[in-house]
Amino acid sequence: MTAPAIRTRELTKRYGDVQALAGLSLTVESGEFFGLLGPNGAGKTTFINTLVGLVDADGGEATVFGHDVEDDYREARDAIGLAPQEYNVDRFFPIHEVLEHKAGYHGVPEAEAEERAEDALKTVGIWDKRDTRFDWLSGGMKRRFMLARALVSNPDLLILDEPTAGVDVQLRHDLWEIINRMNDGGTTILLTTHYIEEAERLCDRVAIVDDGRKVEVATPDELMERGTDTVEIGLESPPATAPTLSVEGARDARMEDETLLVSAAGGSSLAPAIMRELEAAGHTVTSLDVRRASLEEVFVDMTRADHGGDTEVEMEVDA
Ligand SMILES: Nc1ncnc2c1ncn2[C@@H]1O[C@H](COP(=O)(O)OP(=O)(O)OP(=O)(O)O)[C@@H](O)[C@H]1O
Repeated sequence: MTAPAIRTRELTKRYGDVQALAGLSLTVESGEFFGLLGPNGAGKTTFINTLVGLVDADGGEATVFGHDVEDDYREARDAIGLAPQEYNVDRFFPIHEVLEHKAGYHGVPEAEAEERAEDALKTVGIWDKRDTRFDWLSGGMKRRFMLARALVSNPDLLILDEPTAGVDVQLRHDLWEIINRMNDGGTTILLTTHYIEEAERLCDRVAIVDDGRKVEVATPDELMERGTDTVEIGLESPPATAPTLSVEGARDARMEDETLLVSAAGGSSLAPAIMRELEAAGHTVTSLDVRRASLEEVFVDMTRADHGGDTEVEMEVDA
């Protein structure tokens, strides 16, 4: 069996008073498209930095395709292509040379490094900018370049730390397509994002982390199943106050704009029983709709629960 792409056990890292990682254990299988979600300061970047050797963990262990990130640093690092959040690019060389140097750093011979640089720049659509320096690229082109740099070593594991932060919708979709193609070709992807739609669309599984710990790991669908749906019921001659319901799992029935709203986990499975009860009580149902919980709502609930309900969670929904 192939070793997991990432396996960490009880990773810890403290910066002064801040416990950035508080025993984070996570396994990402080879070939997965895995999302790492969490509010600002949850420890996502610190986690990534321990995988690529930029941060030494205080405790615990981490392997990449079975290679320990400290003891077998070279093997682990060569398997990873990283597009970090911050731009840390050599600004003095044309971008194709920056990519050639990067491939060389990973042991790729010179002639092949040139081909790799060309392929990577063509993949992300900025081949015509090959002789330009990084600083002279537009904001969107910089994002494309960061992805090209991560791809140039043909990594088995691509780590993308907020790869689409601040880019327009068109570029975001372009980047999604490129990343999806890499994943279809067998590359494992670890993605952190604040765009909840990105996680829903792309990821096979997501981990929600908060305070340096794992809160949950599940598929986006499984997480949404756990959220609270809203059953919206139109009634002929709507009453001023919501009728009392005894259906198990239905709660917080309220009237809003002459529509009866009922909160329910797994709303679609409870809707028929709610309708039956209303009709038995003499109401006529004229419309029925179930609004599913979004991944964002589930995420906010899960991370807020940890902080006694007062955390500000910055998640953005794509336009
Ligand atoms: N080099 C450092 N020195 C001191 N504190 C740090 C350092 N790096 C990270 N931290 C702290 O560790 C915690 C986790 O930070 P980290 O960047 O890993 O979070 P994150 O989940 O990536 O957040 P964001 O979504 O804002 O990027 C934060 O409280 C941060 O301030």
